[in-house]
Amino acid sequence: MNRTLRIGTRGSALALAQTGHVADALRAAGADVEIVTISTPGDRSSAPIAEIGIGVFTSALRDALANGEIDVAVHSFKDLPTARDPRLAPAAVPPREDPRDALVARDGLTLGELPVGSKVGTGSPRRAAQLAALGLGIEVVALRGNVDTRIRKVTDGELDAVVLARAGLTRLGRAGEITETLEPIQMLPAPAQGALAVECRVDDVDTEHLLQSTLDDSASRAAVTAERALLARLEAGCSAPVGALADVVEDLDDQGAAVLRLSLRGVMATEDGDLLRASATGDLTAAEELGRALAVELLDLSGLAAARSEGRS
Ligand SMILES: NCc1[nH]cc(CCC(=O)O)c1CC(=O)O
Repeated sequence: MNRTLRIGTRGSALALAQTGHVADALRAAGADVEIVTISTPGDRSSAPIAEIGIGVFTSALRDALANGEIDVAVHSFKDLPTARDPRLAPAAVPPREDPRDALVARDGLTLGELPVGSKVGTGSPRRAAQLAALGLGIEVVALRGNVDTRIRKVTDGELDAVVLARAGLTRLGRAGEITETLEPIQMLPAPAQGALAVECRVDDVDTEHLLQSTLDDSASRAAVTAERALLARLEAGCSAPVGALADVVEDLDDQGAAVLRLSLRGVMATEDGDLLRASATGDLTAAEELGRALAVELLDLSGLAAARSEGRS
């Protein structure tokens, strides 16, 4: 294949870093690539994500890909709507970065060390709900903007801390500013956090094969598939209070032989702000079923929770 692949990306520092990694991997495999920056309405607006809607960062990129302006699109997987775009093929999920959330706090503090009344910034209802549920007496402050803007609120003293995806900081070379990596037991990440989605046009079979064979990591893909199936079944967008994390774990089959399985944990906030948690394990090859089954379990729990809160009122 001698054509130059045009790889589209958003213009944020994070998006450029992510796309740079993908471009390097493709070049190392002998492909000729060029990076094209596409501005999205999400980048131009400063309104809260919950108001401007899911897909603001990704739909302009997807349109450019479908129109033939670019040949490959690189997205943060967690920013993609759960519905598949029929014009595009989800060609590759590269090896995932650490999916956990991270705290960047003043004076090197951890969550547990933040004094009562501390202001912690996040624009994510998922992070806000899980922070509130820790019962630390901290004040969660709404926040938007790129990684640099958010961290600057801490350096400037406006906030005591912010919560961000560890993966974003790592990709920007700023992991050294993390003061605590939050364990999933207290803060489950967004479904697909830390993973990238690399797409091409659905009829561009050559590119699909190239992307798949050079970039795709089957374990990352299985984990993300389970997490996203859970999210889709809960019919929640990227900013809804749903967290999920799948790990590939070694288990023993009926004959005692080692097999790899998926272990999935999920959390969902109720309207009352209570957290519902559930977990399940399943076959690596049945990731979607696992995600859907765990979503149903969470929905059952939320039905019980709703009935209980009716009883109280
Ligand atoms: N919604 C913004 C967004 N989309 C992807 C990342 C980080 C990288 C990733 O999760 O892959 C971020 C920033 C953040 O949540 O801190």
